[in-house]
Amino acid sequence: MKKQRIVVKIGSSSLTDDMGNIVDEKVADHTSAIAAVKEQGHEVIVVSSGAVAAGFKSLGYATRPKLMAARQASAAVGQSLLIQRYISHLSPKGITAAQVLLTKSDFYSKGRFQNFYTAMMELLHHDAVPIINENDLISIEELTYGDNDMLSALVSGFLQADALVILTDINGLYDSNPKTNPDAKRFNFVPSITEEMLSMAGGSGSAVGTGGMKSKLLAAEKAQSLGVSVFIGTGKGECKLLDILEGKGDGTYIGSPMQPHMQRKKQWLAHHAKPAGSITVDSGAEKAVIKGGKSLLPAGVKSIDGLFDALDVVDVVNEKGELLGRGQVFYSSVDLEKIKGLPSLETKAYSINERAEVIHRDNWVTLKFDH
Ligand SMILES: Nc1ncnc2c1ncn2[C@@H]1O[C@H](COP(=O)(O)OP(=O)(O)O)[C@@H](O)[C@H]1O
Ligand SMILES: N[C@@H](CCC(=O)OP(=O)(O)O)C(=O)O
Repeated sequence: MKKQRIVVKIGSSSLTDDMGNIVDEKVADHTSAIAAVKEQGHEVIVVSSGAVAAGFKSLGYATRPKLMAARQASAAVGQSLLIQRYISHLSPKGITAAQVLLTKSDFYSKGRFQNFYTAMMELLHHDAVPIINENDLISIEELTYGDNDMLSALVSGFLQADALVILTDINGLYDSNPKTNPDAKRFNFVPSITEEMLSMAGGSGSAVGTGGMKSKLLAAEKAQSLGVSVFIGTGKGECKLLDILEGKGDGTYIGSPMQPHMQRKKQWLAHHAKPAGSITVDSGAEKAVIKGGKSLLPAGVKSIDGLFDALDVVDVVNEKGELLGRGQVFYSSVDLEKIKGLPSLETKAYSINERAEVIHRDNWVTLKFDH
């Protein structure tokens, strides 16, 4: 098998018990499987939950706290306990672990997004295992990725991984929650996530997990849209990850491993950049950009919302207000106001690089697909 890059997401319930203790046998099982995969020359990036679950007890909370401040404080305690435990299992196997804590806003800037990539490549080059978690101490409300399932999907796309493996306490997706319905049937392979599957997926089955199967399916859908195939399931023993890579895993496989990855620049535009404003375009421009694969020209611009500079990211909407996509503009909002609706020959002088396009094709990502 060719060298694979895999992102392994490990849920809270696969690391801790309901009382907030890290279960050493669980960590030992995961780390021995990681070591076996690395032994075969593959790269492993871990996205690990469990900080809140591993920390609440030390602060005197009886169960996983729901209150934001209590969750933040628990994560600060639990994250160090968790990393300590990963290190104590990986280091005797000659594997260096690297703690990586991320906040959504870290990726708003293209520079930081790029810095993350550079650092990750350096860690992988040195054969280290990055262990990523959301920086829960400061990631609150709208600054969060939602949950680590979604974070792992974004990381797997960003690193153009060969597979995203979501390890949890259930062996795959069932047609209803098997913890409440003993007759539930498992899917071994699904080509893509459908609305029907999302409706079959319920919440968490443990006192420490958060998103349940639904958040895993949403993450799988996201990973697939970025070109990464997904496995959701469980396993035991040092061969579990190798078995999963060989198609023998105990769980559900989602999507084909042959899909092309989305370019990183387009991932940044689609999922991380914060739009500074929006541009409304007419139906001709909508057709040219979405169906024709063309750049957006000033002639199709109807109106501009917000104050932005050239090279900022903006949303592009049609006259019904539907989001069409997102891109980096070559004009400031002030200049665009002057040239909207004009033919390209008259507008170049206002552009940052004397080009006619408002948004060049290479700096554009489509977000509306039902045309
Ligand atoms: N249709 C379904 N198929 C499988 N599991 C489901 C389904 N609906 C809900 N679940 C629940 O999802 C849980 C896994 O999610 P979660 O508790 O958030 O795990 P983790 O801590 O690994 O992120 C399972 O324990 C199961 O009870
Ligand atoms: N960052 C949080 C992760 C919360 C979360 O998504 O948990 P889970 O549903 O177990 O993957 C923590 O470490 O506790």
